[in-house]
Amino acid sequence: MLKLRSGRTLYYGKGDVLTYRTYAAPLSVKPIPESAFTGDTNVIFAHNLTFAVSGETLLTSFSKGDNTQVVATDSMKNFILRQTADFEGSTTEGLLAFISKQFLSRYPHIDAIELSADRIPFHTLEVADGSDGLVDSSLVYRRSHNDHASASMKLVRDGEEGAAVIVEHECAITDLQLIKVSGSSFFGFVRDEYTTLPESYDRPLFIFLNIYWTYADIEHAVDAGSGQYVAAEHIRDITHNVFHEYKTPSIQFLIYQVGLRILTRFPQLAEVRFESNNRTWETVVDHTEEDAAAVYTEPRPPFGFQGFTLTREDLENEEASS
Ligand SMILES: O=c1[nH]c(=O)c2[nH]c(=O)[nH]c2[nH]1
Repeated sequence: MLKLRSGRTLYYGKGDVLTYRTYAAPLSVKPIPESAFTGDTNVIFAHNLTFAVSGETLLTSFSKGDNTQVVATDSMKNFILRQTADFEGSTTEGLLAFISKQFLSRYPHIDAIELSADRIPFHTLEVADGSDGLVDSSLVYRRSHNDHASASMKLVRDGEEGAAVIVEHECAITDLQLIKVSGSSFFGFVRDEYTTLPESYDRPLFIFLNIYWTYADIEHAVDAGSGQYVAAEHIRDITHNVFHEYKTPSIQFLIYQVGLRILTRFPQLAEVRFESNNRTWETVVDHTEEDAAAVYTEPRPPFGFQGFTLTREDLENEEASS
């Protein structure tokens, strides 16, 4: 939340700024065992941005209707779009940092910026290469409405020079929807006069998942040239793997294991946070010992959820106790 020195909340800005940048610098990341992802051509580097600013001198625009210091949100939108053309980096975090720093440099009376961007995913698709094979098209892409990466950050001026500094950030992959058809249980929970849920030893576990992570040094995300960038695709693929590998007694345990694996793979991350939602399919025709076939349907609301943060300390404690 953007606030003045007095503690008063003050901000204004623009949402849903759609920037379809083409031919951004390609991203390349170090491979990990859980994923085939090694980078992104960034031929389409598209985002939906939300951008908000704050500043002491903006107080009178609220209290007195004085617009002399107000950069119109329409101009903000134009600024964002024009600056996106000049961006030379390859990551969403880099784009956010670049636009904010340019804005703070252009408008000295702005003290702080809070902004976020959802990456709009466009995936490669295959076309015939003319000799019985298939190759990735370099021209036609498929818009995806599935899980996507995002990032948010807050920048303020710091020191005598008033240089822009990133003081908060969080990166994310949201809207993952994963089903594991067998190998998940939920039993041993409190049974009392309010309990109607039967114990389950093999349930079709369908989860909605958002995963958020922060770096020890955000510059590793801003400049992928550091070789320390953590791709959302890697976080996604680690999640797939851990879900596949573990027989889980609960979603709580599953997300803890995913968190440990993420922190193990990426020492450059400080923290990983989860928001999960239980969408376990409702059983209509159960499987038997002899027949694996079953029929399920959509669960009825209300839905359960979990939230959890793991830090490097959690990983160290796990390593020390194993
Ligand atoms: O993985 C689960 N965790 C819970 O806490 C819970 N509660 C519930 O009703 N089903 C589930 N599943």
